[in-house]
Amino acid sequence: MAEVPPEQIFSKGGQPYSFNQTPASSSRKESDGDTKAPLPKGVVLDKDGKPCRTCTSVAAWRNLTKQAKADSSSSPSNTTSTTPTTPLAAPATSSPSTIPPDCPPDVEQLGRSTWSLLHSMAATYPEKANTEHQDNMRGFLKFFSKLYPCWVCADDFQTWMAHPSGRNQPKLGGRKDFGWWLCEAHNEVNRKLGKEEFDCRFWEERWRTGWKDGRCD
Ligand SMILES: Cc1cc2nc3c(=O)[nH]c(=O)nc-3n(C[C@H](O)[C@H](O)[C@H](O)COP(=O)(O)OP(=O)(O)OC[C@H]3O[C@@H](n4cnc5c(N)ncnc54)[C@H](O)[C@@H]3O)c2cc1C
Repeated sequence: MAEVPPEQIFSKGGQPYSFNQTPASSSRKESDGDTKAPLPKGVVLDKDGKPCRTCTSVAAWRNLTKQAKADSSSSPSNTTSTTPTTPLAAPATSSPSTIPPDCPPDVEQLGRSTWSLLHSMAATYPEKANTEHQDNMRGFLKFFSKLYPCWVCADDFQTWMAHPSGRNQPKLGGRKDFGWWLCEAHNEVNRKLGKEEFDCRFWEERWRTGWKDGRCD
């Protein structure tokens, strides 16, 4: 899939969301008066005001670490970490867009792993789920959507699930319904990020049975 520029990674209501655009629902604190150089574009802050690695793409994170190194070499006495108050349209970095596999995940790596987990849970969900199984999954999704380590992703996921019409509530009666619902949830994020939508008719081939052409055998 096409790489999404870091500054477009997050969006709220269709608008690009960058680190200094705190969602209305968030309780992110501003810095306590510190006005050092602004963070590079695409870096998302945690609710405590510190850069959130699991909310940020590797490209934007690299710009941040580069900037931190430049800052510390140009003013060695000023070493405390800061929270920005204004955005900076940072030039694109030429650093590679992947990180070694034994580093903390960025937002994309975390996302891929998480979708694998979620779709695999759908793939192994009972064809017809009893009440206890449905309740367990409902509880899992409720807590997952609160605890997902990329908090802006989590906020948006919760908002999507809680659509006032009720149309996005998890469909937990059985595997087909749940797998389709999850595919639609994933497509919601794909749309937000400007990615191609997945044809949900194929979710079981992708995540459960393997493709009919035998490439997964
Ligand atoms: C709940 C959640 C919310 C997220 N929110 C954000 C966000 O706000 N901002 C952000 O930058 N990132 C977010 N992410 C991460 C993002 O969705 C991607 O995981 C990440 O950008 C890497 O994308 P990718 O192109 O490698 O494929 P992924 O989107 O990770 O998909 C992995 C694989 O799943 C398959 N697939 C794709 N779409 C579907 C579908 N609809 N149904 C079934 N299978 C499918 C494809 O084979 C694909 O290769 C979120 C992740 C999760 C789990």
